[in-house]
Amino acid sequence: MIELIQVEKTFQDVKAVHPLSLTITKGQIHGIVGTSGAGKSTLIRLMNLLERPDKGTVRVGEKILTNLSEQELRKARQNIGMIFQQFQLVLNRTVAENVEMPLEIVGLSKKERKKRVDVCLQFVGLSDKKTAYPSQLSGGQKQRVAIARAIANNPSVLLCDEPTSSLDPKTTIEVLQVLRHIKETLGVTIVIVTHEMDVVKSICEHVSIMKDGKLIDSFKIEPQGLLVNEEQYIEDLRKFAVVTN
Ligand SMILES: Nc1ncnc2c1ncn2[C@@H]1O[C@H](COP(=O)(O)OP(=O)(O)OP(=O)(O)O)[C@@H](O)[C@H]1O
Repeated sequence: MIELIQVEKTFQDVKAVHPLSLTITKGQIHGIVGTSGAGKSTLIRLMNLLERPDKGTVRVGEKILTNLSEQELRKARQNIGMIFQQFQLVLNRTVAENVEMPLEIVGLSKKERKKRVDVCLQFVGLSDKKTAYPSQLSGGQKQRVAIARAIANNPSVLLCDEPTSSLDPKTTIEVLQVLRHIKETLGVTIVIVTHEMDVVKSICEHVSIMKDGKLIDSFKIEPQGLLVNEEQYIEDLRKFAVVTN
């Protein structure tokens, strides 16, 4: 589904990504982990050419992105949703208007846009927040709006750059549940950059590890499932309690 072949990226004198190859299977939730500065964000941004590789090939589905013109690339990107740590919502637009934005770009009629916005907001459980502004939402709700916007055009790939790093454990679970639901019901391939091992353990089926701009390992894992509520989370933490007396 996503294939990187010998891609590399240097910023001035920093080699952010050394030549590496990686294949991500269709319908998989793939985690990319590593310490700060390891090159994770650069790697995920190479997957939709937000960063253009200095060398190498990027293929998503049937399209070789690195061979496309800017115009062709804009069209190909409609098939690749992306969400970010800081949500990147437009603050003076309502929730519904934020989700509508990518649909305006592809030129859907007003009626079709409204229908699609309703479906996406229902999907992320925010139908009751249509007319709210981002400032009126919690972090978890903001990220769910960003997810609704990212899936508005029915992409087959969703790229997530530290999607839960600004969230508390409870809202992290909310967002991960939505991501898993997207994979299970829509068959979307999901790539998650994260430094949170709990995120990887709960929903990822494959993990790639980066260090100093290099891919040092990549292997399948068995997702452990989500801790569904705060009580369960605290109960789980208690298992690691240190007995002091
Ligand atoms: N636009 C840029 N210009 C210059 N250097 C950059 C740029 N983007 C990233 N870098 C450098 O490339 C290296 C990798 O950065 P990157 O953001 O990909 O790492 P990361 O693993 O995502 O880190 P973090 O977890 O802290 O976000 C770092 O040394 C960073 O300073």
